[in-house]
Amino acid sequence: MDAPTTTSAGNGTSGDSGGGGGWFTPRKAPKPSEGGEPTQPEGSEPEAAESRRVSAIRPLGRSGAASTSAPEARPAPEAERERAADERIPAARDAAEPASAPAAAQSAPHAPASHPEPRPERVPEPRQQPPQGQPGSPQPQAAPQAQAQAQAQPRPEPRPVPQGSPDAIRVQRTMAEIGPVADKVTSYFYALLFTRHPDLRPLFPAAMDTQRDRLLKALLTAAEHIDNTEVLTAYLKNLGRGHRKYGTRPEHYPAVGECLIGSLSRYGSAVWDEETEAAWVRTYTTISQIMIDAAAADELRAPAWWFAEVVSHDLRTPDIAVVTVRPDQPYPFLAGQYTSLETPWWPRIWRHYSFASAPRSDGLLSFHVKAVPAGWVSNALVHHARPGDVLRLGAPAGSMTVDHTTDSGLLCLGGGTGIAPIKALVEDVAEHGERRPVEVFYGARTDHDLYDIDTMLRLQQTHPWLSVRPVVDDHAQFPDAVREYGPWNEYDAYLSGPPGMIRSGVDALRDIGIPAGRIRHDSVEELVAAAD
Ligand SMILES: NC(=O)C1=CN([C@@H]2O[C@H](COP(=O)(O)OP(=O)(O)OC[C@H]3O[C@@H](n4cnc5c(N)ncnc54)[C@H](O)[C@@H]3O)[C@@H](O)[C@H]2O)C=CC1
Repeated sequence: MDAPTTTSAGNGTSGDSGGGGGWFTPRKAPKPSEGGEPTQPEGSEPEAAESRRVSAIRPLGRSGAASTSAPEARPAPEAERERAADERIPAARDAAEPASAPAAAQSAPHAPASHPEPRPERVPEPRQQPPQGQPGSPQPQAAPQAQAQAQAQPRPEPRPVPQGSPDAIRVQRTMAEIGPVADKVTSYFYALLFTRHPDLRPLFPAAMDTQRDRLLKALLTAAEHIDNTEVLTAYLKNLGRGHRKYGTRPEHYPAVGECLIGSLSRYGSAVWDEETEAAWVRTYTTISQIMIDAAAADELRAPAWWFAEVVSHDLRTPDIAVVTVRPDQPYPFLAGQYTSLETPWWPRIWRHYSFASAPRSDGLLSFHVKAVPAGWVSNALVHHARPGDVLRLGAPAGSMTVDHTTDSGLLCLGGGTGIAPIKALVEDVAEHGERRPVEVFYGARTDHDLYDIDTMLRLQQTHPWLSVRPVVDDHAQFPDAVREYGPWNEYDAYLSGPPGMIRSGVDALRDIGIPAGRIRHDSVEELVAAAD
């Protein structure tokens, strides 16, 4: 994910969202003779390459002055001519490569795990619903007739009224306008980018399906937080650092920005005017500057990526492996963080995996990987990786880490392979010699899915402050198990697992009185993006 690990209040806004380019300082359009126009992007329609040009934007620099400069006057509107370009949207060529994906996860039955003690909790039958208005409260049921009418006459969702600075309002207005055609905007954006800047194509994966979504999500997130300098800066710094592993360089940002503006102006034409363009120019000049500066600072202290050799591969179930690697140089990280990982079988496709241990003296790193159907990276890691294979790792990220300045207890919910970072947190507390209570709820759909219960129970035996409760539940009510225990008012909460579990876990924890600021988890959006 480039999951901003975040507190629940934080909206999930950090992380590297993976667009191979970045944001922008548009520059003048390349001439055809420079290879900027005519080349057709792979699989896209050649006619779609035209888009309107963008106002001049401050050149990239390190001073940051660009971020507040107003754009120069726009050149005469070529837009009309360019808008007349073919209306067809280039096909998203890369969206369809499933044939080359590894086989879906194996489904052979496996031997039952042998960890009879203690008996897992069984989640009770659905309990009384929380009061209305509480997080997680069900909405009142409409009468069947009214429901039928509502279905028969769907009404468009009312658009939220944009709020904030004038630039933020214009940016949000554009986002609202392009929201319904986001997929077209993204396809068009990449067609422009690869047509005008074919040299950038090798920075992106062969298959662009996930990549396309990620870039747009990064855009939405940045736009959403444009007035929230603190959150936006943290997010963009992480994004900028994360882009180093793709080979992104400062000179790529103008190209991306130019094509982004071209796409937005085309699909947001109903709200697009000079002021809107100027607002986008200012906004993304700021954005690109933060990313470029963060990448430059990171370059002074860390490599863009690490090579890491697989040293062991332990198949715990037919579809879950514990993969341990040795990085080629020291890899500093904190327990609870995650990394991006690329396999040799799917170049430039990166996925996030949480570290399954606190930093070890031998420098080895472990990951728990579950092969999911059609999951390229996960299947490669579970079914193909063997000792001796060399992976690449990006920088560590995430803030789901233990605050050692307090002695609050830790309430940890780990669902499925989400137990991996929870185990790392437990080890971290143990290594700090603390005696703070740590209560782990380990959720799985069946007993057999509790693939790491033996390790967790061993830790429990060693550490009297640790309690581990396996919870077997196939009804997506695993987080409800915490309601049976407590009180939790002296605890910080950590959630790790499937996105749905995190969402309902946050609701359950808020419902029992844990403030949002004390609930930590990786970004749900990023977890969704990283799911294969
Ligand atoms: N840092 C993190 O947050 C990490 C997240 N993960 C994610 O965890 C997931 C693990 O997948 P699996 O092992 O297949 O888990 P799973 O689907 O088998 O579910 C694990 C547990 O969560 C519960 N659960 C699932 N969906 C739920 C929902 N909507 N509401 C409430 N409870 C729900 C299940 O009942 C089960 O007890 C993956 O999506 C992976 O990306 C993995 C490692 C770290």
